[in-house]
Amino acid sequence: MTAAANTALAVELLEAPQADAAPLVRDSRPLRLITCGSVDDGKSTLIGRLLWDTKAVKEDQAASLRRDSGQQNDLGLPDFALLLDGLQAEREQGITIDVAYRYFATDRRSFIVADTPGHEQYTRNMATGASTADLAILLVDARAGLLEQTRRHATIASLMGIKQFVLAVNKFDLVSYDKAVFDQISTEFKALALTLGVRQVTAIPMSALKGENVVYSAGAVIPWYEGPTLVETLELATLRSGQSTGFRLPVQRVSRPGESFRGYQGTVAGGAVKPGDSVAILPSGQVANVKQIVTFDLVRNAAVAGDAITLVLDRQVDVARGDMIVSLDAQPQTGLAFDAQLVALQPDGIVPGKRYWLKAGSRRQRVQVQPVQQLDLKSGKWLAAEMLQMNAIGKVHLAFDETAIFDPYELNRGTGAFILIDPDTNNTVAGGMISAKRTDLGGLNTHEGRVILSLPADLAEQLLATELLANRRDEVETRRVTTSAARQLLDDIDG
Ligand SMILES: Nc1nc2c(ncn2[C@@H]2O[C@H](COP(=O)(O)OP(=O)(O)OP(=O)(O)O)[C@@H](O)[C@H]2O)c(=O)[nH]1
Repeated sequence: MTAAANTALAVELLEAPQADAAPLVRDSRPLRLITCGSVDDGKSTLIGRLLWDTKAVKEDQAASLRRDSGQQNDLGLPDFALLLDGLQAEREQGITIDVAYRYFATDRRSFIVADTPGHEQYTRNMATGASTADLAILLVDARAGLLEQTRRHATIASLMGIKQFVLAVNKFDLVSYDKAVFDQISTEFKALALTLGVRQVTAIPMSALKGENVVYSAGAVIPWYEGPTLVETLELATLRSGQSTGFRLPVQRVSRPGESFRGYQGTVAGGAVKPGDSVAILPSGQVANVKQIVTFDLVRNAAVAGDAITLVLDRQVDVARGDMIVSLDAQPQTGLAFDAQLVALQPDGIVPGKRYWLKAGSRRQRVQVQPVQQLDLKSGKWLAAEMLQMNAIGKVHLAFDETAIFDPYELNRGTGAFILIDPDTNNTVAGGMISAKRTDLGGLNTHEGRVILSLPADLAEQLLATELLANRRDEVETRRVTTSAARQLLDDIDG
């Protein structure tokens, strides 16, 4: 077998949680982590070290790794980063270019780690890894300290809802294990984490290369450090809470094998459902009850988030791909305008007023994006912005032509996340998270709390008129009117 094929095999073996490891594992779900940092901070070496010292590397992989590492380091160990260079292209370019997931376990817990690339243009991959992670390991090279890239990655991780950070002050052997260096970097990082709303930060001085404070304690090498090793920290970390919304089924397909059967297929994106539950079909608002839940091999008496199901309802309703079937008493937000945060991924950035495709689950619809603020990564402050350059993190207003359906990302990552696609190039230009529905579309006018009219800057021709029923802010009727009709409405109210 070639070296490349061998490595590919290694990746395959490490990716799948192994059944025989299960009895050792304390939690049913593995803790998911991402590692991020700048190029050459030592991510691959760290993950390789984690896999090696937790014995996740099988003997045959270990042998081929030893063979592949032309030279071994002074500890007689192979080049751990090679273990992770699973992708052929990565070997050719010498950098990590895609998210790779690895599995490892200790006696107390199992882990899935996403190895995300450090190069600036790969922010998208980093965001992909972060969207499912419970914890982020931010690596810094002890010699360099915090870089803009560290700030960017910490920010994306926090925007993606990660509330636990480990700051790995790596290559500590290269700064003579100097406590002052560690103190300065960790103080600076903790201040950054606080501005991001992340309170749980464990800073660890380590050498991934030498395996100090990764799985095994650095002991007498760093005598002043009395905190946990990386693995001890990971064993005690908490799982991120799941989706806290009601039942959500984004409909991917309507199945009609015969006259008598009609089922709605998709993967449950939140909550749970059982036969007899009342559901609403959005955006139409029709109501029905669940008659049956079918999976590929059996009829079930319940389904939860993550299950791929076919839902059969008790009556004829109009359901199409892109609709969402939701619990009647805990519905997502629907409307024409939302606030969101996004990361711009392409050289063109985000152009105000341009019409993009927004894709969320099985739903795709037209949207206009108006950048409002951009995060200044140096100061950590949100500054006013009209345009978002590539890699910028921004707050935006989204204005839809047709009703959109979302949960805030904080409540449900499945129904609160989206991507933007440039209709001219078909490129994914941004990844985003919904913050909330906008009821006040800019607040041009407020009248006794009952009617709010506003003129979004990006809709020159039209006004969105939103009528809020007094004291019932949830029940918002949003309708689109022409500029003159809205002016008339304004005049009427004023009059
Ligand atoms: N002295 C020392 N060198 C280290 C340590 N960790 C990593 N290195 C070295 O730093 C270099 C970069 O390490 P990598 O693991 O490839 O870095 P990376 O962050 O994965 O880089 P990309 O995959 O390109 O993003 C390699 O030569 C490693 O051997 C450490 O703790 N001490």
